[in-house]
Amino acid sequence: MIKMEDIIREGHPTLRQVAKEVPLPPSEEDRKILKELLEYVINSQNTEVAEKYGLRPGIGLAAPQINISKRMFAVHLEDGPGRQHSYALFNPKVVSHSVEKTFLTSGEGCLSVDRNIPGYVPRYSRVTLTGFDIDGKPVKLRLKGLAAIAVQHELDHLNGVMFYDYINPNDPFFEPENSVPIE
Ligand SMILES: O=CN(O)CCNC(=O)c1cccc(Cl)c1Cl
Ligand code: NI
Repeated sequence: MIKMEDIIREGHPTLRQVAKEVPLPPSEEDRKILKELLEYVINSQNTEVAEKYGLRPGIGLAAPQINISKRMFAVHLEDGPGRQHSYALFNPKVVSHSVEKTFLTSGEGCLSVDRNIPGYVPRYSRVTLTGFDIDGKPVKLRLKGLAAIAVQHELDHLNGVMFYDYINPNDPFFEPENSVPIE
């Protein structure tokens, strides 16, 4: 299982690399990695397991964060009563997005960043994502809200981008125009 010691931190060059496409159909090795990414995210949201293994909670995890520079990530979150999302994708891609932007008023955090960086992170409000599931089957997802934000945060990891790259240095709490905050 993935533990905190497996997660690389700011300064590690892999976090700033563009990750490589995963050859399809996925190898057993790549399927195992993707399953472990999803397992970490689910474990980290289970209070007993997270406490037992000292896992910092997360709603997503991308392969570069465990020093594997391959285009895959997992997301597991609840964005409303009984509205659960669980995605584990190879070679994800945003194929279209809203003009409108959104941001979490609480800002964002990252398991690869051992410090709090306050500020709004502008993201597209709605995204259409294509990718391939754990069996290599093509998937197309239309996401909004926290799910849309989370997949954009993970996709950034595949392109060497960190959430704080988007925070306005002169005014971290600047509200971009045409943007809708999410409390
Ligand atoms: O890349 C994934 N992580 O670093 C896991 C830890 N961060 C979070 O769970 C998190 C927190 C707030 C907003 C977003 Cl969008 C995310 Cl993703
Ligand atoms: Ni992150």
